[in-house]
Amino acid sequence: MEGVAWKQRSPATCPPIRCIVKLGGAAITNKGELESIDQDSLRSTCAQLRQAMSDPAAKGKVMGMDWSRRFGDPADPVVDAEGFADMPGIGLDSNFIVVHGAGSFGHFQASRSGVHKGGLHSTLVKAGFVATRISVTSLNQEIVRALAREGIPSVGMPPFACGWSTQQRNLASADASQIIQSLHAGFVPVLHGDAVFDELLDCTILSGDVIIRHLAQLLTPKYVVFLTDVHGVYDRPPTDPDAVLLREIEVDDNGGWSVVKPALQDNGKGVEISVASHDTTGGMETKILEAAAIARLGVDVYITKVDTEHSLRALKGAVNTCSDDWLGTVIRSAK
Ligand SMILES: Nc1ncnc2c1ncn2[C@@H]1O[C@H](COP(=O)(O)OP(=O)(O)OP(=O)(O)O)[C@@H](O)[C@H]1O
Ligand SMILES: C=C(C)CCOP(=O)(O)O
Repeated sequence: MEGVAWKQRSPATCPPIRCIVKLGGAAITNKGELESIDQDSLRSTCAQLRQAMSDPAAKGKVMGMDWSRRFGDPADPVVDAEGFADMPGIGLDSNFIVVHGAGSFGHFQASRSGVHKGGLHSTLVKAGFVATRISVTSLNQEIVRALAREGIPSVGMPPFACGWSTQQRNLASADASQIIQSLHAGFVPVLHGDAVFDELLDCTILSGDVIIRHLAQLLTPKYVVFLTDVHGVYDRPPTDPDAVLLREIEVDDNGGWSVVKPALQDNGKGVEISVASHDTTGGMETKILEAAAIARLGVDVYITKVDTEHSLRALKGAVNTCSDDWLGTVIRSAK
């Protein structure tokens, strides 16, 4: 039986990963409104992901995989079991991993209680740890459901529940065997920024950007995509009308990076980044550092705006740095 054959596969060897994509919290939630999902943006992103994962020649109707009732549903959802027989599979070389941020979930609870600074002896921090995890896992459930409704076989994998932990905010234990087994079984793992134990601080907040860097180092995807609410990295906060989009950033062997397009006077050394006051994981600054660490591996990183033609091209890995018709930031190795 096919199932037996699958179970005999060694989970230690990971199938080739095409893409690891970060659904930024700023992309899929309304960051200015507590625990508010941007449903249109999330729905569009799930549809683009399905498009990027599917074999263009595949025919047949995409069948939803969320059979739970949704608020206000009049009756139990109808499951057309026979419809799955003709459903087009996801492309064989389309092993994707999804990681999402917290956006307007989690950050408020974490910053209000200081979870990112640790100290579980404090009842406030312990309460904040609980509240933060309730918030980010509820967001994870909604994202898994939205992906499943697009026919993407997604499984939520909260880092805390998978036993991941940090030491002084750096990943210390991050076993990926469950992720690898899920990929072998044809699922799409969906991880997220989470509250985790820390060997020195007791607890802290683990950013989705750090998770992506770790998974890229471990599994070497063909490319990595960060989807957010702006077209990429600018030379200053994009709220400034004079902000210039940095289209191409090169990373050297030492992890130093410089802007190659457009040519800037100081090579972009003076890139100015602002971080929202409640953001407990460093915002765009963390993203650039993690993206540079990924590019050092020889993995191209695309940072672009969600729900655009540019995000679809990035998810398909169809970005050509020689042309200027793609709006976003490419971060790649200088080699
Ligand atoms: N120099 C800059 N270039 C680009 N964006 C910047 C810059 N400085 C500040 N920003 C802000 O950074 C934000 C994106 O960073 P943020 O970490 O919020 O993204 P995210 O990954 O979508 O969110 P989360 O970290 O919650 O997952 C943008 O909304 C933008 O306004
Ligand atoms: C619990 C939280 C706040 C997770 C933060 O993850 P990020 O939004 O990817 O930085």
